[in-house]
Amino acid sequence: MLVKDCILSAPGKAILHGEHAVVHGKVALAVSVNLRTYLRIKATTDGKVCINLPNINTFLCWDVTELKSLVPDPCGNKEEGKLLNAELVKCLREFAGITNGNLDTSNMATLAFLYIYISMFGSSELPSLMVTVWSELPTGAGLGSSAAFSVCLAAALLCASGAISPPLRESEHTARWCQEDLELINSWAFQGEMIIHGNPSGVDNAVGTWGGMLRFLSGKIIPLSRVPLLRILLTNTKVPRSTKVLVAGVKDKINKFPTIMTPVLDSVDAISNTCEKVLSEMTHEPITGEHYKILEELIDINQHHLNVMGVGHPALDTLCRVTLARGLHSKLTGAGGGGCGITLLRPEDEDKEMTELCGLSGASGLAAVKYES
Ligand SMILES: Nc1ncnc2c1ncn2[C@@H]1O[C@H](COP(=O)(O)OP(=O)(O)OP(=O)(O)O)[C@@H](O)[C@H]1O
Ligand SMILES: C[C@@](O)(CCO)CC(=O)[O-]
Ligand SMILES: [Mg+2]
Repeated sequence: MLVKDCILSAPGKAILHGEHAVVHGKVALAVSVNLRTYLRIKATTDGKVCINLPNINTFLCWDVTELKSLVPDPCGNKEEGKLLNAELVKCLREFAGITNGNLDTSNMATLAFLYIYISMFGSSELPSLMVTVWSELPTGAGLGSSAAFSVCLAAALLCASGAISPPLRESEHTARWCQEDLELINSWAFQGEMIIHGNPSGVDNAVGTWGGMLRFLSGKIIPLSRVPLLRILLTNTKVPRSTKVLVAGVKDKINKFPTIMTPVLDSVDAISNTCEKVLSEMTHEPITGEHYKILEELIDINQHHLNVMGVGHPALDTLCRVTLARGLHSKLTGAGGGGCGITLLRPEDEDKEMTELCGLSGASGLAAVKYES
């Protein structure tokens, strides 16, 4: 079986409000950012499956025949109601020598690739191929690098398997898939996220798949097409952390203090809903300082809630303090525990001011981003 060569890309995301709470059935508002992950898939004839992941210093090859022995028995497939085939995950862990608590960057990415590749091609012939993934996104910093990776893998392997067609026509430089194909890509990407995250809500892969700004609630995705242009500064604290560990920590806290944590999650839900309402008002009436004031207060309240959930970090506190000293409001974005923060800029904030802030807060090359639609 010879797969078709293709190159594709998916964006990262920033969560405005609702991270963590969204895992527990609350609303999240998220938006794609103009930093992307790219994937190239190439058919090969050497009977090997290779992955080249330069961002995480991973280059691995397996013989197709070796991988064939891992294909699960179709009769003993997924347990009822479970999205992942636990037997296949266990088998792949053993094959790759990855123990259960191991969160190594390379291992997680390899496991996600092998899981999707074998699940997708297992019932037919395993193709010989080379997959290269590279990204503009910082890995493990709250901007959805795992989701962009999973979305690219899902789309490329679905294309290679013939389940969906590459959407490009002769004259086009770029193109998107139809809604039905996007839903299929999203569902496979969610499986990749399950391997990497453990218990993802699905918001990150939804943004990686559809882009733009969306409201996400318990798997329901509502694109928000009418939103004002907001300028948001992204700051990478460069403190490493793992989404899987942070999500598990919040779950433990909720289990330990249900009556204390439930109101916090409800409050985050109300913050997302209020933010959505204000954003909608900003598209219908003249934008005033009062709109910005509410958005800023919501950011402050949510950041406090995220600290209560235990996903803050001193470097994020520094970001909030440094920006507040200049009248700007910040919160963490994504899983927290380090990683990136977002700062809402007002239209009158000069670019000069932003440059100064980047220096002060130790930001990486990431700059203010616009909504990407
Ligand atoms: N460019 C990449 N190449 C290969 N694997 C990647 C790449 N980017 C991310 N990954 C995989 O995703 C993992 C990081 O995912 P994690 O969910 O912890 O962070 P994130 O997605 O950047 O942040 P968040 O989930 O908070 O948005 C890495 O350990 C790696 O397995
Ligand atoms: C922390 C979290 O809410 C967002 C990570 O970007 C996890 C998830 O929704 O899967
Ligand atoms: Mg992630």
